[in-house]
Amino acid sequence: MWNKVLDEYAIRCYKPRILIVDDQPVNIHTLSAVFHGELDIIVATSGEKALHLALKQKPDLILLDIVMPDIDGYEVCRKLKNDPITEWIPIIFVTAETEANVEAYGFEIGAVDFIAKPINPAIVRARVMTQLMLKLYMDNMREVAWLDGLTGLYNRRRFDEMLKQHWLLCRREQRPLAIIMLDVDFFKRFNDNYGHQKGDDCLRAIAVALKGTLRRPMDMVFRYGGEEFTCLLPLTDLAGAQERASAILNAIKALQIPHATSRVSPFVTISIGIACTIPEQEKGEEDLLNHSDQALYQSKSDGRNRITTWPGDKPDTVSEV
Ligand SMILES: Nc1nc2c(ncn2[C@@H]2O[C@H](COP(=O)(O)OP(=O)(O)OP(=O)(O)O)[C@@H](O)[C@H]2O)c(=O)[nH]1
Repeated sequence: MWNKVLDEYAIRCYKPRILIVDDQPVNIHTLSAVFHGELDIIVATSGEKALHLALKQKPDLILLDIVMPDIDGYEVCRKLKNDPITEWIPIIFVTAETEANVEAYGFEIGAVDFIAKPINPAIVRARVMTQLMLKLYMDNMREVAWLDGLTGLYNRRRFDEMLKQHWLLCRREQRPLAIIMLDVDFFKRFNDNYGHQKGDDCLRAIAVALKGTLRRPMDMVFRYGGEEFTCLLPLTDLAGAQERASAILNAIKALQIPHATSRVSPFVTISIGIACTIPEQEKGEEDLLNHSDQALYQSKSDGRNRITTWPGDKPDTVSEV
């Protein structure tokens, strides 16, 4: 039965990864032995190390001891559930304390199950495989919910989530995060002239071109809504974002999609706004987004078919094309 779960992961060329956290190496050894090399196992002997590994390696499941000397399992669980990068990782507490109120509290703070010590290998295996199966289905559902039906790009919901995640990542590392926001010029006229179907074809072609401009694995492009797209560029400074924006502008130009009723070009063009910052506060990501939107608005009012950098990033970064 459980082999089916592993097969489902194997179809995706993936071996499920679990993180085992316990301050007693002997307990880690006993739990690891249950899976006979079926799973990719990583281990931590303290709460601090567990938090670090969960963030870096994003396991599919965590087996978490409750009583540990530095940060206890409850605190680790609370921290993981409060971080958008780790909140979806299922946590199973492994504990000798089996009182109902201990379990109830664990569920309250986000655990999905409990395993009693001393462990029974068959029960551990069953509980872990059940959660891995649910995790796989949840990941699939989320993936579908994140996609835009017309272009196949990630949608605005995904953008909002990734913006939060990258904001936290760049804040931790004190590195810059850049947003490129872009909008097709005179797209209403395009639809009115060529019809909605051709409008859809145009948006799909733009989506493919945008994907082709990405260079780094962490860079992502999204359909933000209608004829508006965004790119999220973590660990990218202003100069890097401007260079990407130029590549995007040129890629759309190179498509040479006729636009007879545009006031700026015989072909489809876009306007771009850039904002870039090294994140400082918890909730500043909305400001960064607003700044890229304001820069885009400036590109539109300055005549379209151009790139504008939000002036707060650097006073002299408005570049005309
Ligand atoms: N074909 C198609 N059109 C869309 C889609 N989503 C939004 N639009 C159209 O995009 C147009 C956007 O029009 P406006 O917001 O006035 O902007 P614009 O005409 O591009 O003008 P500027 O942005 O000022 O250059 C509207 O006509 C929408 O109907 C879509 O999925 N498919």
